[in-house]
Amino acid sequence: MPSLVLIRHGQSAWNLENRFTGWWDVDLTNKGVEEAREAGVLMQAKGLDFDLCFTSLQTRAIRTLNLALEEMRRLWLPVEKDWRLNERHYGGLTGLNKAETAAKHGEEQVRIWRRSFDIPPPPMEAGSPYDLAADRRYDGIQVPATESLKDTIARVLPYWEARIAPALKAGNRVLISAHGNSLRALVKHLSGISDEEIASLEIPTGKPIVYQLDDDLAEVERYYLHER
Ligand SMILES: O=C(O)[C@H](O)COP(=O)(O)O
Repeated sequence: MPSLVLIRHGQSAWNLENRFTGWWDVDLTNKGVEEAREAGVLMQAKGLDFDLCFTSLQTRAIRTLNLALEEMRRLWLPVEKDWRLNERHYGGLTGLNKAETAAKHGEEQVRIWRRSFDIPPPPMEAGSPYDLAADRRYDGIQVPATESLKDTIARVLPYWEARIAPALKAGNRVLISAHGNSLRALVKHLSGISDEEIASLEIPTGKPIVYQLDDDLAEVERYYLHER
């Protein structure tokens, strides 16, 4: 039975400062480093092992993966990094404080921007200090101006179908270290969550989510490893 583990990166500097992050490349806080290490210790203690790992092009997810694998003595595992696992792009909200944004635009509007299925945040303006179009890791890629969850799903799922699903079907045990919304996109697909229900799904930092999948990669069971 294919086994898959998802983990959202540990606490980041902008999680701590309550700022919209998206594609901006912030690092982990000391707490985030500890969360990542504790996740590795827990996965090893529970007897989990992996054959192949996937992550985004963003430091917070990459370091979370590396720190967890270090604790598991598995830094030698193959890792594939791809922009399609990046966090949802928060557009013009990038860098703004979430509470200040709610005070300015209203709690409901921020909730819609953060958790609705197909309503994106306002687009990033030309000349923004958070514009990543010139970042060489995105050479040849159209960096989005903003993304709804639907937009995020539209890039995550093709990657899942092209790279991750075949690895699982070939019998590999897979670990994915990614982000709150790129993982919400995956969980929505794997667990058949509706466009309405997905608005209430939150994924905490640094807590491994275990999926047992059938041979068609349909969910048999999904649970947080720390709850078992
Ligand atoms: O990009 C961010 O700001 C966070 O990683 C996710 O933010 P959210 O939980 O507000 O979507």
